Amino acid sequence: MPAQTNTDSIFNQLEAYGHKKVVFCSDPDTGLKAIIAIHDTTLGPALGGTRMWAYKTEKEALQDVLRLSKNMTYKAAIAGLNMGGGMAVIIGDSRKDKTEALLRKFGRFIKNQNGEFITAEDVGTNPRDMEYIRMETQHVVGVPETMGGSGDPGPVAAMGVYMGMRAALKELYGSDSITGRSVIVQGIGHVGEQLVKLLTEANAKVYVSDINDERKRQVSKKYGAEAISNNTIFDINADIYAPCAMGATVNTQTINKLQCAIIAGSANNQLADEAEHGQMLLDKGILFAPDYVISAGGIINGYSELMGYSKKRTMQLTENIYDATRNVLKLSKAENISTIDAANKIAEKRIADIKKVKSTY
Ligand SMILES: NC(=O)c1ccc[n+]([C@@H]2O[C@H](COP(=O)([O-])OP(=O)(O)OC[C@H]3O[C@@H](n4cnc5c(N)ncnc54)[C@H](O)[C@@H]3O)[C@@H](O)[C@H]2O)c1
Repeated sequence: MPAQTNTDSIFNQLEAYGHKKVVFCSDPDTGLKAIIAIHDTTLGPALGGTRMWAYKTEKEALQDVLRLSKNMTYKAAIAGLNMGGGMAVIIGDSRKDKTEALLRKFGRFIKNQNGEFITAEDVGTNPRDMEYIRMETQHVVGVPETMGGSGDPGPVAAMGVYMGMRAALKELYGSDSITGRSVIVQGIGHVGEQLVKLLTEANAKVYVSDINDERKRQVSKKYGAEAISNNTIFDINADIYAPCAMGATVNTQTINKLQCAIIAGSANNQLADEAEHGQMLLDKGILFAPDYVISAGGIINGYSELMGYSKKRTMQLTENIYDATRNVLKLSKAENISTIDAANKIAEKRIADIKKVKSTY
């Protein structure tokens, strides 16, 4: 067998990201091809969404799930939750390939993890899908309210992003008021639309873009936002760029073009390369509110469901994202390090501290 190159070797990748376990789920009968990645369970069982996406290659799907699950470990840690990080991806087009049988079979694979992985919605999945998964396993949150669940986490995630944006405005301008600010929201799905709602209610000027033109038309009309093409996002001179679709939109090419003073959105893994692009943003003076800090509302919602759902408690925890973001930005400034490095430092310290707690009686 030819030697694996570094990037091809699955085990090398797991080692590089620090993963505990990766499960490949295959079921020819239902057409299920999925990957469950459990990154770290120091703080508790791994909680993370299931994304359904038509990945072009299996390699791309694996990369995405590894990056997303690591992100979830840091997200739970910095939000102060007792949860580890994991994520799942189902390879397929959610509009064509999703069936009850496929989702229930996927639920059986989650069941086999014996509680080490608990899932929820992400891109391409919704509360109805979680209901099918629930038919096979208890280890799923975000099921509909009528089933005793917390429903769509999108509005809570949007509130967290809104809090993070306000904290970034405070850092930059001394005032956290959204009124009169301009924001570009890229991707107006479960989180993006709710964010547009919050922003327009606060009288911000909002631009929206989505690859789904019909959705863009509907949402812009509903909230009085200005619809723009994806190609013009980086040419518009707005205060805030809010990526709320897929990751890696912040890269060398886009940073060079970006006109905004702040990046704050829900999309996971916005920086194509954390070290390189975190530093580039610092050098260029663009304030990056780290995605996993400000998009924690979704995981907070899922965590609350596990603890016995209380809307009030969930919103309190989500509002704490304001202070968590402020702490990250202060550390970044004090140590002159990128905001993502500052967030990583805080998250890693909590994991290391709790690891010590768990090692003694
Ligand atoms: N749903 C949650 O609770 C939650 C919580 C935290 C983070 N996130 C993250 O936020 C992002 C959005 O999640 P969601 O649940 O709203 O997903 P969603 O599938 O409901 O919406 C995503 C939207 O983005 C659009 N889109 C996809 N690619 C695009 C592109 N290149 N340019 C513009 N638009 C594009 C889609 O058409 C869709 O309308 C994801 O990265 C997700 O991982 C979601």
